[in-house]
Amino acid sequence: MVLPFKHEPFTDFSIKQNREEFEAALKKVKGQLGQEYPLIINGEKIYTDDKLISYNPGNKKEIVGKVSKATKQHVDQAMESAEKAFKTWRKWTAVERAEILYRAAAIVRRRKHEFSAWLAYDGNKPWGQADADTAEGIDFMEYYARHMIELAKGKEINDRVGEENTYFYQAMGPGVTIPPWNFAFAIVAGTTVAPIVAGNPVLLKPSENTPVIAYKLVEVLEEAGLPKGVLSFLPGDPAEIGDYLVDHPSTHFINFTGSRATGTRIIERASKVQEGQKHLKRVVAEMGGKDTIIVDDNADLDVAAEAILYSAFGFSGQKCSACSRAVIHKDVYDEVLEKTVKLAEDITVGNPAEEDVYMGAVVNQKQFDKIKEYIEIGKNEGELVFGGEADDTEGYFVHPTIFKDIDPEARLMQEEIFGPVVAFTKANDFDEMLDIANNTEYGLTGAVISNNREHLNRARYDFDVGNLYFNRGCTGAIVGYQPFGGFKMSGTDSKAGGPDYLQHFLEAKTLSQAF
Ligand SMILES: NC(=O)c1ccc[n+]([C@@H]2O[C@H](COP(=O)([O-])OP(=O)(O)OC[C@H]3O[C@@H](n4cnc5c(N)ncnc54)[C@H](O)[C@@H]3O)[C@@H](O)[C@H]2O)c1
Ligand SMILES: N[C@@H](CCC=O)C(=O)O
Repeated sequence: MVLPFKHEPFTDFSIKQNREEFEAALKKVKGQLGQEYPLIINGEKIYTDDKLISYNPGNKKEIVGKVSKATKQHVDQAMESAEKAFKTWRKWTAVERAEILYRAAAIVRRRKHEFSAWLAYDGNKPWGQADADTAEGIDFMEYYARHMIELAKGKEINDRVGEENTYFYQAMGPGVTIPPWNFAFAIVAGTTVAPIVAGNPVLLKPSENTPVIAYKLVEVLEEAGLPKGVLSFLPGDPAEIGDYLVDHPSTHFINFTGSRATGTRIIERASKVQEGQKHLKRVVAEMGGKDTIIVDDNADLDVAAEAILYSAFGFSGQKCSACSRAVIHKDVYDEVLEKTVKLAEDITVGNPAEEDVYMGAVVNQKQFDKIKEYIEIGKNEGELVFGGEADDTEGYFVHPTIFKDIDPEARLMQEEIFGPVVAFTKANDFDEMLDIANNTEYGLTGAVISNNREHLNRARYDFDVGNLYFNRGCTGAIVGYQPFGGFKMSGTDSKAGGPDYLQHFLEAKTLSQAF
């Protein structure tokens, strides 16, 4: 019997046994570093000479894995096998497809720390964050499986005398999943299994930064019984195969999560009908954020400082949901800043593959350089009050950094940095705070810390973000609790982990029978 969906609990690392088990998983994974990984097409493992080399960002000398790179010819082969697999996969019942996801979730749950340990190497994710990433991947599988079974019943519509009308959903055809590196298990799993459980074969092109943990997911889905051709694993250079996957005339949907630049490029290219293409492509594009926490004059200031701290510096601010703007009422500005700085003093920075730290390294040299550049920009745009140090001798380490008195129109307040940098700005009243919060092109997450119900009610409608939080931070959406997706240039508001998500990968069909 299938129990109702329940969110996978997080591991409590204050318990000694849990810490020891995690250390054992890190040790086990360390023993497997540096291996070679193939592409997977039609169930066949293909090793190529040209490899993506994945390094541990916290220890640049450590190779996590060497992953075969797909070419355009491999994309063609994978698409051919996906089209063949579609003929049968679409006819599996929703329950049969869901059972594969239940089994995959069970396999990951049994090896949970091992998956999180891979995240500690492949993306340098701290233990708690890695554990939450793995838990979210399990949640996506469990949630979408149950939800597909519900959707397979179709929806009620009206009959008339002598006429029976039925409204139901069917799969669309093969499509492409293109995830980012920052939730290297959860987002890869969610964006891959959703179209699959809906009956569509998927060509998965993982991020070049974190291909090994993506391979581990594909292995699990195969072990769980996914038929050949339903999932192809195509790591590669996005400059070589990215456009090709999107443009392919047989691609029915592109399930993308990543930056605004790549997302808008994909939306534009997917809108062009290619020779031989017989359908319109659907694009789900979940993109960047420039997320704000507002602190009202009557707020609980400890709650405010804690919310800013963990939303800005959790996983080194490398979340689309990260708080990079703190907009504070003038009467409490100094106090909130002081409390946040005080909390930031306790943040530990190090290599999570070796120890339990608050922040690991940022993902690569490019990101490290970009964040350092924004720190320099911030010094000209306002006052550096905490942090600012960065060291890439061993890994790409950037310390938590806080700026104050930044103009709402300044670059630090407008551009996505994707690192541990938060800018404070002062406002005179709630109107001004809301105006500042809405003055970016993004609209992903936001939070209001306030005890004024009238202000909270206004924010409910006027704070223009897809995920709004009251009296807590703006990161950490949980499948089934906080369906996730942004407004404006943050994306297509697909609401991952929510009741509308699977419909992006389904066609609704109306059948009307006259008797
Ligand atoms: N809104 C969300 O739910 C969400 C979640 C996580 C991350 N993000 C965003 O993702 C970004 C960070 O991730 P990233 O650095 O991996 O983003 P990115 O746009 O650089 O890459 C995302 C994916 O797109 C691929 N890609 C790059 N060029 C491509 C092309 N021309 N055609 C097809 N695919 C191509 C990459 O290989 C990768 O797999 C941030 O902007 C962050 O805010 C958004
Ligand atoms: N869903 C995650 C963010 C994903 C983007 O990086 C959160 O809610 O913090």
